[in-house]
Amino acid sequence: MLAIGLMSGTSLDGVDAALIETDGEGAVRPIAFRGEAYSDAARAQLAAATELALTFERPRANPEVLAAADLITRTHVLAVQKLLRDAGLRAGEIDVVGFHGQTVAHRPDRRWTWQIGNGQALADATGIPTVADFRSADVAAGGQGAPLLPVYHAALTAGLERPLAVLNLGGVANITWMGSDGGLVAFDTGPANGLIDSWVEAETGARFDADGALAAAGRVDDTVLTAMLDHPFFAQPAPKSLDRNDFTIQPARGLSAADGAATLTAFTAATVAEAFLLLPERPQRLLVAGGGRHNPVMLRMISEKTGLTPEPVDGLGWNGDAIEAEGFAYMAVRTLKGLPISFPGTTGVPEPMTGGVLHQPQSRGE
Ligand SMILES: Nc1ncnc2c1ncn2[C@@H]1O[C@H](COP(=O)(O)OP(=O)(O)OP(=O)(O)O)[C@@H](O)[C@H]1O
Ligand SMILES: CC(=O)N[C@H]1[C@@H]2OC[C@@H](O2)[C@@H](O)[C@@H]1O[C@H](C)C(=O)O
Repeated sequence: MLAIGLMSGTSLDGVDAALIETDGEGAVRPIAFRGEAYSDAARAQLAAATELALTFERPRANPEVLAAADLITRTHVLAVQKLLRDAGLRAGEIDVVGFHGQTVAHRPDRRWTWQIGNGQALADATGIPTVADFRSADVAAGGQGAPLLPVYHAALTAGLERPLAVLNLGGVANITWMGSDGGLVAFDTGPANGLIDSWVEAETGARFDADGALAAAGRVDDTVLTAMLDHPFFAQPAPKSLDRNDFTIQPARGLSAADGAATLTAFTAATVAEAFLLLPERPQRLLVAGGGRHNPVMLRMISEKTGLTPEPVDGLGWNGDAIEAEGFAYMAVRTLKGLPISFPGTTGVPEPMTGGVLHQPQSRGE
């Protein structure tokens, strides 16, 4: 099948759109990828909606959040249209879209997780059957609702020697461990770039620490680092997941801009090392995807703390910026086929679970 996957990550940098050909099982062929950046105004609106949603007891219609959801849907429709144009394909040639939406609040402890964006509206606007709301069924069944990428990581790495781990360094980091016996263990490890982005924006006005330059100029403050690691999340057994706002830059306040960046980058690396302690067996290789793989200081610190050299997945011929979007295309096909997308070892559900809600377009694209 031809499937488009759409992801808007916790960094709020934009929509990632990927086109793949897949059977939702062993066969995966990436075809096209593009990003659709949010304007500064859009980012500010989404950030405000996220802050507001986190204060809610449960998801509910609210004018600010509905306006943000509309913005999300419209930007994703645009991303689909541009991706189709790039690939020289028509809507009628695409079997399904996997539309993750934007997480505005993630509260598995309260049995809900909230991704905004309207699946039916996207199906109607594009003329393509659309799978959305990938996480809710898992959370309702008592799972964490995240991470969901492991099923795609397992498909991508099928030919590689195990045990092997794939680390996604987005706003939040998640790791997938695959054992030689086919075992799958995954969980969120801690913030990856989210805190660094917040710090750099507050201190310098820049969006992120490009190539880790600020961190490279600073010194890690061990007292702050130790205090940040003294958090119950890290000792907690897997499966476990995070909301982007579960950690803050507060402990680093008072440090210089460079020392703060160095310390927060070291925090990410140290939390990856903590995650290794929870894996069933030490992985032989550590593959890295997501924006953090562009940060050499982060990769060096991860290498020092884990003793493994992180290998950007691009070296295997994959596009490390596209993996998440591709994963939701893959999961959409699995949803069409009634195949599970989450597992006891990945989200803590009692048994492998299907997920995602299918929306048929009012009129199918030609
Ligand atoms: N050249 C670079 N140098 C340093 N950091 C970078 C670079 N390029 C990207 N990043 C970091 O990667 C982040 C974006 O990563 P990514 O797109 O994987 O996150 P996301 O998908 O939004 O998050 P999540 O996976 O948590 O949903 C940026 O916010 C930035 O911090
Ligand atoms: C609730 C939510 O949106 N979680 C995201 C977030 O970003 C990274 C990490 O936290 C991961 O658990 C998840 O996304 C990836 C795509 C996943 O589900 O695998």
